[in-house]
Amino acid sequence: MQDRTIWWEEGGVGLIEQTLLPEEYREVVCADVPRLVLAIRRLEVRGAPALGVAGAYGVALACKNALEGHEGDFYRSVEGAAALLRSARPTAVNLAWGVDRVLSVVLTESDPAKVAARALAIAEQIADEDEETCRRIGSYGAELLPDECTVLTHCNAGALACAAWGTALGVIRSAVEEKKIVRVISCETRPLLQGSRLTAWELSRDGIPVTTIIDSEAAYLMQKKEIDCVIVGADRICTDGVFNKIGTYMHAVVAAYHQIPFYVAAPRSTFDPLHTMADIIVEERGREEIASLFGRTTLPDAVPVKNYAFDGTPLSLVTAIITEEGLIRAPFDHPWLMP
Ligand SMILES: CSC[C@H]1O[C@H](OP(=O)(O)O)[C@H](O)[C@@H]1O
Repeated sequence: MQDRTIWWEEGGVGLIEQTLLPEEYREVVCADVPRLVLAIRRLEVRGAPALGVAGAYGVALACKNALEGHEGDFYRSVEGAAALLRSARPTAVNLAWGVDRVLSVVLTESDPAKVAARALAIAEQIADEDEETCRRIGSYGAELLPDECTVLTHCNAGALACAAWGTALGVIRSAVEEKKIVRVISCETRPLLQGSRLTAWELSRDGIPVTTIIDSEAAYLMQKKEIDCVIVGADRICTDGVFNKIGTYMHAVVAAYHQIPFYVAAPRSTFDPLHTMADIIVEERGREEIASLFGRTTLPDAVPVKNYAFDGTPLSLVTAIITEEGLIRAPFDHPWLMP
């Protein structure tokens, strides 16, 4: 099994195909940008930091194919592919960040062969940086956890959402490395079940105690004082709030009501100081994700759905943001949150 969620190999961009987990572990290789875009849109690869790495490798892949395929105007081909990658999913800021970090260098070189080499070198650097960043987030976050605790998490902010290690789950992994006793309550995270399919899969493979619950059970466990803190990832941190998987806001409100610490673990690449929550497009996904389950139809044909993939949590409900440079707490006047 790969030690990275997404990687470069001879044929293109390799990735763990996450829609098949936990029943099947399969690696796929995306040989061109349209196939990588499809993988992003199908959530074969997902998670904000992993999308940043995917965007970076995607531009490198576009350069490789434009160079080898003699696809007419090299730069026009690469810029077109970069636009496709950027638009694959709208909410996580990391995707555009990864694309732009590589594209900005590509456009400064005049020799396509040098461009392709530099693009790959930067994408590899971004992937390596992401793992190091997650480990630093993990280390800062582990300091927040008592020697024994129960942590609730939502969706998957683990190694599968990053190049490796994870953000929210990275905090848990670091705490366990420091011999703390951490029990995890993983919300299944309807409708795509990243919490049960991916977080429970990751933690059980690591031997970290994990119990999966339905999303609506979290409030009851908080009321029963069975949760010591909540730690989630993020897809975009704006000047006034955090976008994360749908259901996060619900947990933040209930945690505040029960005075339970609510932490967001995220790298600097997830910060977007140029926008407020009101500016952000929240991805809406297809009806089929709600109207069917395990091959069964669970909704009468005529009934419409609302399938927002994310929601926004005001910073007023966040105890601290755990970053690779340390904690950011109220009043959240940190430079990373300032335009
Ligand atoms: C480490 S950030 C992971 C973040 O991404 C997930 O969304 P998706 O699975 O749709 O890419 C979710 O919001 C996680 O918290």
